[in-house]
Amino acid sequence: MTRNHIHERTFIIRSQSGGNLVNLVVVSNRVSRASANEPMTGGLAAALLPVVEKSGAIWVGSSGRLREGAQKEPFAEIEALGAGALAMLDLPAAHYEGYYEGFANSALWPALHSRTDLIRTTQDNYQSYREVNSFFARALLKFRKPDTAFWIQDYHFLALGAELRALGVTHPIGFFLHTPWPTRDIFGGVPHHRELVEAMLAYDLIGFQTDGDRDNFLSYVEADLGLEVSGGTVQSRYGAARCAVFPIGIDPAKFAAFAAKSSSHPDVSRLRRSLNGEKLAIGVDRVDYSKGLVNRIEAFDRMLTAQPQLKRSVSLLQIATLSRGNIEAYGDLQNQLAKLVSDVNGRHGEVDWTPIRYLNKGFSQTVLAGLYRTAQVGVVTPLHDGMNLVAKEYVAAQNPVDPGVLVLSKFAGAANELDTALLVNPNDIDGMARTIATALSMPLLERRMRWEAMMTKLRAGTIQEWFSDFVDALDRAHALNDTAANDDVPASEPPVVWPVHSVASGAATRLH
Ligand SMILES: O=P(O)(O)OC[C@H]1O[C@H](O[C@H]2O[C@H](CO)[C@@H](O)[C@H](O)[C@H]2O)[C@H](O)[C@@H](O)[C@@H]1O
Ligand SMILES: O=c1ccn([C@@H]2O[C@H](COP(=O)(O)OP(=O)(O)O)[C@@H](O)[C@H]2O)c(=O)[nH]1
Repeated sequence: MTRNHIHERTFIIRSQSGGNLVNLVVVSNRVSRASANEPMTGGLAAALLPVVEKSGAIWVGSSGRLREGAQKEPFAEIEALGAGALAMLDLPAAHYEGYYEGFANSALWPALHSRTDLIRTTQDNYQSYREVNSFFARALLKFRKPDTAFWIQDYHFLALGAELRALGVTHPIGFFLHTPWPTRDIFGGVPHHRELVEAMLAYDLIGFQTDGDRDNFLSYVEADLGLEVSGGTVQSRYGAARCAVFPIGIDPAKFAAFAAKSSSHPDVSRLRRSLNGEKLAIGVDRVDYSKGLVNRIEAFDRMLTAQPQLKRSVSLLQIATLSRGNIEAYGDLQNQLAKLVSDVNGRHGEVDWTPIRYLNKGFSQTVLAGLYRTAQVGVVTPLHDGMNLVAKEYVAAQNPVDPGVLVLSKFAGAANELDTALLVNPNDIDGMARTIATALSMPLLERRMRWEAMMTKLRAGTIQEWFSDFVDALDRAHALNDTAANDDVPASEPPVVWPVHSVASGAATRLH
């Protein structure tokens, strides 16, 4: 590794106090260091940033850089994050593509979203996935102290708990899945499905977004692995793995404050001025086949065709941030959407009116909140979605005296809580077209009643509660297991000292 451009310093991770799990290490592929003025990439990083920041945990994830030989010598850029730290690992250059694009997002993601027809992977990709899980396990040892608990996030790391156990780690290890878990026949379409689920049982606690996800997982474990499941707990060679539901939330007060504050932001005020009294529907999604974007645009098209009097009185602002563009299914979708939007605009547009404003760029959450508040209708129509935080953010950003209406797919995890939204089946294009029109003309009293009921749910299940409920449950789940948690680590182990570089090294390749 060339060190010419590296400024070395050290960062000492100190113990936090309070709670039983005093040293929490949170692990996810995607991390965020974004400020409120930058767009977030995906809900996982957006949700974790503020809570990890406050908790004093160490958050370990990808630096977005690749490094030759990273497996032999893990290299992390470490910076302070609130009371804790953010540790960004350079990932092994030989395995990143196979791990992230080849297996996580071309085998697991399609299956988890019930699209086994889109699975395209190889044995090498699986090998790379396992290599990166094992690489993270070795890197995590550096952060282990006697009272550490590890909390692993998402489908990128199904096998990370088993890799840590194989290295002798007996500490609490929890896992949370941000996506849906499909029915057992669908998960059975993933190459190596059995090994992966067996590996997951090394976790003390496995968290899901909804009851349906947990039940699907347990039914796979019972029927396909033939293991005993009792009261949501699976017994395996690793001991007990508790499976429970923790619907992820947002900070509704923060979004309300952002929305109130951002009305003067140039993007928000320009949008308002450009509407000239016309109504607005808004969609905010990564360009992903799970998000039902094609169906949504077709429904908007159908609505304008069926009810031409709505032309010039409503338009759709679709923020569509590009995602995972190196994967064929994503590239194809980008092209399909660009063509579809231009076709709809071409057929319905006028010299001074465009029905769909389609933007492939991201906005900060402060601006986003102002855009949400400007729109009378929020359209969230995934075919399958773990939660969908945009649905929750749209509701939280509304003006309490004149709230907008949420049109929400019944296949988003968020529909379990936001059941007073107008729930739709995204496969029923005519039904969605009618529902968007209903939302546009809903009387104030009904809008308020529906909105207040949703706000009550959002206030009862905030991101702060999600975080502390999981950590408490992990503590209890670990206590169920008979292992002596810290046998392998001397009580006097010194704090970890990592080399840190403050500028990108020439030896690493930047990814995103
Ligand atoms: O990291 P990327 O590959 O760019 O993808 C972005 C994230 O997408 C997924 O987000 C999920 O988590 C959200 C919060 O729990 C949830 O609301 C949403 O339904 C999920 O799709 C993915 O699971 C993350 O790992 C990615 O970082
Ligand atoms: O321009 C944008 C678009 C989205 N987001 C954030 O990205 C997250 C998307 O999360 P969601 O759960 O809806 O979907 P995911 O992308 O994780 O599947 C939300 O917190 C949004 O506020 C953002 O900050 N700027």
